[in-house]
Amino acid sequence: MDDQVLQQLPRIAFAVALVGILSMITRLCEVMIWRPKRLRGKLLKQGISGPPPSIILGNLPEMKRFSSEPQRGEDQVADGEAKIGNRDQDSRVITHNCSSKVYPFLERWRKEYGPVFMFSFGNIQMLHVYDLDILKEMTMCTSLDLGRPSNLFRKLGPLLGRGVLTSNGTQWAHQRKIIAPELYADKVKGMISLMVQSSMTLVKSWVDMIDRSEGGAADIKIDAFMRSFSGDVISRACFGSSFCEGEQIFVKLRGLQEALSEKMLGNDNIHGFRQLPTKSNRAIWRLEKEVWSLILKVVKEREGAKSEKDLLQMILDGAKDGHLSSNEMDRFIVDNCKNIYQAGYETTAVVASWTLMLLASNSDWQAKVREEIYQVCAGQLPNSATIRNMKTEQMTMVIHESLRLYPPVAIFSREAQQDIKFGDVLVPKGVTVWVPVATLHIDPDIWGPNAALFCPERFSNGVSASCRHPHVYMPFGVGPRICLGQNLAMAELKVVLSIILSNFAFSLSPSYNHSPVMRLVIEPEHGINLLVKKL
Ligand code: HEM
Repeated sequence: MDDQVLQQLPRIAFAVALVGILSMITRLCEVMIWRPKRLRGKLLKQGISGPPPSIILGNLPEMKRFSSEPQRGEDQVADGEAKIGNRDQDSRVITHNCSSKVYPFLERWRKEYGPVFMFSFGNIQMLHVYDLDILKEMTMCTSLDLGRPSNLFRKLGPLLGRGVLTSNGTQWAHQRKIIAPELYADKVKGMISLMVQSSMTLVKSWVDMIDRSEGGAADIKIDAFMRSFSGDVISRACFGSSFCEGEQIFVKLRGLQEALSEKMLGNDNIHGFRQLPTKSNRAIWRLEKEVWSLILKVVKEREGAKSEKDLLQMILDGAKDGHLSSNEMDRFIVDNCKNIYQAGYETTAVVASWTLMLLASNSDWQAKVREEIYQVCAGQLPNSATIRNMKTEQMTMVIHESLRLYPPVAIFSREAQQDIKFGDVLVPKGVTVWVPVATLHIDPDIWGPNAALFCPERFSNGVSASCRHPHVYMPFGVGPRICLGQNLAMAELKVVLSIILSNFAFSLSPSYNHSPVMRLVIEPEHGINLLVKKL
């Protein structure tokens, strides 16, 4: 190298660094300022308004402020409002309006800006849709141009990776094709006996607790039991192991769920914050690594054992068919296992808990469903035929009503992968659509004046006759991305509820404090305590 070039080196290095910094700043401006502004402009042109956002945080500060204001709970219900809840036998009013508690900001903005409005989740441009005609078109849309929001991966990557829940396009189609057949109704039929076994473990624990307690009734916090039940079913049915063997995976996934849900409205929504080595991010990365190793350990054990034709085997075979490198294969396996554990574990458990809370506070329905179980099961444990016979009966009506009042997945969300039109609204590519399912589920204009009451009889002629606009009832989602596990979940719920109801009578414990919260799914903040007696 001659002297002249050597002399120029610092200048060249400076120029390269400057170009690098400038392109980084340009990229940041594009992601955080210009793109959101362009998308807002396209929505504004159509007459869609919304709360004015700040440059970097969007509407996050207001969302956080509204969410931290005390919401009117059970103890704050005014006399004249008793009609919006059910009274339990102690005459406490349980208000079934979780949407105003978990997403108060959406309710406020809807009142101010109408059913279709925009807001900004950090730099993500959101479109809130509550117009029934637009919703009808949207629920019938089978186009893959309406995909899962890409920010789901950014927000929940450590929990879900790029599995079937978060991916889009051909990657998603490949994963769904592998998983779907293992969750079809005929496969679920073969899983009933192991659901019965898992339920009987729960019965034994409750009987022991009642025997140890005074007065023949035990005050039981039921949530962990419901999670053990659904975790056991998923582990055995899909992964060929038991809940005890997979327990560490569930514990760590729950830890990840809690840590990530705490960040939902925090500064981590600002582009790049999740990559910073803060204390909470480091804890999340540690948990993610631990889950990764634990799942690969289950996989290693499977490789040594004789091959079973279950969901895990399908995922392993699917990974081999995908022409992936060894590391990509591990990621495919881990991400999809995490998705199944997560999708099937928390949701079913929390629905079982809410349903028991509703039956505990409505003793007439508890008696009706128990009577039906006596008739259908005739003293035997449930099997696939008896579960099928409960298709349109009281049990199914109660589960539908529970899913209406407490849908675990409170928001139906999609991102426009291309510009896409519904009614008069053109949703520009990159905009995330939010449909507040929990709010639609208790709207009196849709369900009538008893919308916020527990009234399972509304489902006596099935979902399609339950209200004026049955397309808004979507506890399992709609369209091509509809829940793959709904047959499994419904069977699990019928089995565990049948077995509990035929062994125990229960009421709400005086210590129960009704407080639904959002931790990725709508959960009871303080758990659910029941007073349980043997029958
Ligand atoms: C009562 C329990 C359950 C509820 C309420 C529920 C609800 C949902 C919802 C709302 C979605 C999103 C649908 C959409 O965006 O349109 C979903 C997706 C999914 N669920 Fe469930 N789920 C439950 C149980 C299960 C179980 C037991 C499994 C399997 C083990 C499962 C597996 C899945 C999968 C794989 C997806 C992703 C489908 C896709 O993106 O293609 N779910 N579920």
